[in-house]
Amino acid sequence: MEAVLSIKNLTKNFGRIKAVNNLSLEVKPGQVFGMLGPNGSGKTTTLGMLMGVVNPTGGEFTWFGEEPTHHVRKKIGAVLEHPIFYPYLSGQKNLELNAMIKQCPEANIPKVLELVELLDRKDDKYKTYSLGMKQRLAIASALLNDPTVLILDEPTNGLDPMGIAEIRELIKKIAANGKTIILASHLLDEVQKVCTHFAVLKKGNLVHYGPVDEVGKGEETVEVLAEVENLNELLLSFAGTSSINRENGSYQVAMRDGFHSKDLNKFLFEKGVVASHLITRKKTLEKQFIEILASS
Ligand SMILES: Nc1ncnc2c1ncn2[C@@H]1O[C@H](COP(=O)(O)OP(=O)(O)OP(=O)(O)O)[C@@H](O)[C@H]1O
Repeated sequence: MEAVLSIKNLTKNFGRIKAVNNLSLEVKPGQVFGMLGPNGSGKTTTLGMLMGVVNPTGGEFTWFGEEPTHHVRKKIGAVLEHPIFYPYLSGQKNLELNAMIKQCPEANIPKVLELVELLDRKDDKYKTYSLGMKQRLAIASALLNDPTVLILDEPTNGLDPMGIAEIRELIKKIAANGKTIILASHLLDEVQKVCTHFAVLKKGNLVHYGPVDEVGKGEETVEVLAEVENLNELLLSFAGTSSINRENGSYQVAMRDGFHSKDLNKFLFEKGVVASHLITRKKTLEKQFIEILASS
């Protein structure tokens, strides 16, 4: 399957600051791709280069296998900085203006307003909108020309929990409609909840890249307790044991890739041992993210 976006050795220096350093990655159709990293890790600079507003120092990228020309960029909708809307005009009027600027049909407006659930508030002035509604209008505007790809920079920044939940649902809905989404976020939780794939950036360097659901594989820990003297030895003799820790009276068994708690339970049972306590604990993405950042 042809990549929607292919980046090779993309680099941006601001004087001595390496904002983005030799970044290479691919985004495939239908992915919700998260660029995850702490403040200053180079996410916004990367998105700026992809949208043609920041000049790369080196490297290259293609959209849909083509050079990033103005024509190709028409297939991309983006919400980068705070969008400029007229506060005294309604949501509808603001979108009409944007449709005119983007030279796309006004007939698309009701469709995008419905998608972002602002149809019933379309005639209210923009300045009366909540922050969440303003963000949803910005997304509606980015979707006006029915782009193939939607780019969002920190889409839930500054929103309250309700607004955050609405935007996340909206992102999922847009992805379910077949669009590829690229979003930058410093929130692990966000990436875990809405993204299918992600890249972790640290000081401009790519330190991790892959599917979200691959994270955690082979990272299972099983907490075991059994009324038997030689439990330690038994656990060590199990082929799926990677390491053992004793904590608060129970054993924490780190499992090898491909082994799960049910395998350990079966093994103990076959040795005539019935576990009185057996719980699977997966490492949280947060723990792994901290490890990824610390180890690179
Ligand atoms: N126009 C600029 N001039 C000089 N340095 C810049 C410029 N833009 C970004 N930088 C620097 O490049 C680095 C990456 O910044 P960038 O904004 O891309 O990171 P980010 O991951 O998006 O962080 P944030 O979430 O805080 O925006 C930082 O050290 C930043 O100070």
